[in-house]
Amino acid sequence: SRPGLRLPLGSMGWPFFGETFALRSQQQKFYMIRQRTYGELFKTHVFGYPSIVTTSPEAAKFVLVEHPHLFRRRGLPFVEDALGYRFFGYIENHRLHMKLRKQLQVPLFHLHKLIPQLEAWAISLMRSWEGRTVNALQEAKLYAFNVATLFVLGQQSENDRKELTKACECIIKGLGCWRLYFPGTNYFKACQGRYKACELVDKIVNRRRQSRTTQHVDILGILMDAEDDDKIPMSNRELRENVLTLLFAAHDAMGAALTWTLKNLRENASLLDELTDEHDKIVQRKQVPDQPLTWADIKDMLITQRVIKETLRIANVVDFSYREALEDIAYNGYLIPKGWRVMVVHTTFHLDAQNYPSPNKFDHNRFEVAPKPFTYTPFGNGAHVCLGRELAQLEMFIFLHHFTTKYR
Ligand code: HEM
Repeated sequence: SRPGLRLPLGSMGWPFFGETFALRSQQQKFYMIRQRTYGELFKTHVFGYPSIVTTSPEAAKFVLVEHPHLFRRRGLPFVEDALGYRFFGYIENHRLHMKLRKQLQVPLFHLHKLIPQLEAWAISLMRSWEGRTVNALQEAKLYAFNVATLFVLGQQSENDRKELTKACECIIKGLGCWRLYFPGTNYFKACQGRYKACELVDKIVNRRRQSRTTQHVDILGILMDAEDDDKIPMSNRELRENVLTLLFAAHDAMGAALTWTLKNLRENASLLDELTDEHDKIVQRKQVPDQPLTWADIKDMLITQRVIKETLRIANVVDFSYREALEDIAYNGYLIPKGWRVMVVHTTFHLDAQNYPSPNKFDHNRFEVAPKPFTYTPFGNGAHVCLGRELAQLEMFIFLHHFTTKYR
């Protein structure tokens, strides 16, 4: 519809399914192969929508940083179906989204207050591993989910936390499965899980509404106080969908990131020694044994910082940012049609030898030098850059500190 512009090259795949199966089975190779064949932008049809995939840092900058108002952030269709589409990150009005984001940043100024609780959870988790074989991903997710509930909902009873964890696990197991609603299927369990999780969130919201005396410096407190342009606060449904999507965002990527870190340490003894050395020094500096970590200790974990950065670069736990084009958009002579989905892939430039020599080799020391601008975006970039990135890193620092100094 725009003269002089053409759609990027690419294949729309099979009728109805498009290239979704190819993407799921090939994963990173899906982007790499097509990038080589078609260039920095290509068209495809995945997750039920015609889509444009961008693979270069320049295109990522264009979409995420320079023109965020032209693109609406979306969740993958099966995630929106399961967790709801009223998440604040999906708000189409760019100004309103930014206003809410600013308010939601307040708990990040109080992150240091979470350190003792995070330490207690990391220690008790590792104690529970004694004498048994554990599934690293499950354990990492458990830790991440506890931290996520604390950050989003504040202190909750252990029982409520356990019930919420169970309910959310059911929802997550059902993500993307066939919609077969009869007992025993994952979809059925996911629906039940969602019902239970909504009930629990409603209970917490109602409890807070009844005792409005205390100020809550957590995400739920801020969402409950937030108002749109017409001064209308969020409904219970909006609150629920925000909480569920936040809990999902906060623990899914986090669990995967921690598991990849453990895998890299398991496979690289000298890296583990180097990391242990850094953490032993922090322990030795303490006047009293088992003294809690401080913010200054965290800032001193420079090798750990590089290990985390390198893990996120190689693992690409969130491999793309997902958007919807709000109008016909021109980019470098190409048309991004209104209504099409846009996948801004981060993996391609994280694993590009021009940005990171020997890109598949784990080398945390490469981060002694800052990467080229816009080539390192494991937490996204621009208007929707990960709200929890400081928390995510804090969780990993604390986990790795106790893993290297206590777990044997
Ligand atoms: C290692 C762990 C994590 C990784 C790799 C990660 C990655 C990302 C990425 C790539 C985005 C941008 C998505 C986009 O552009 O569409 C994002 C957004 C977001 N993340 Fe994270 N994340 C992590 C942990 C967390 C945690 C612990 C929280 C805690 C609340 C969190 C909350 C969010 C939120 C709320 C957004 C949406 C922001 C918005 O739309 O304005 N994330 N994350």
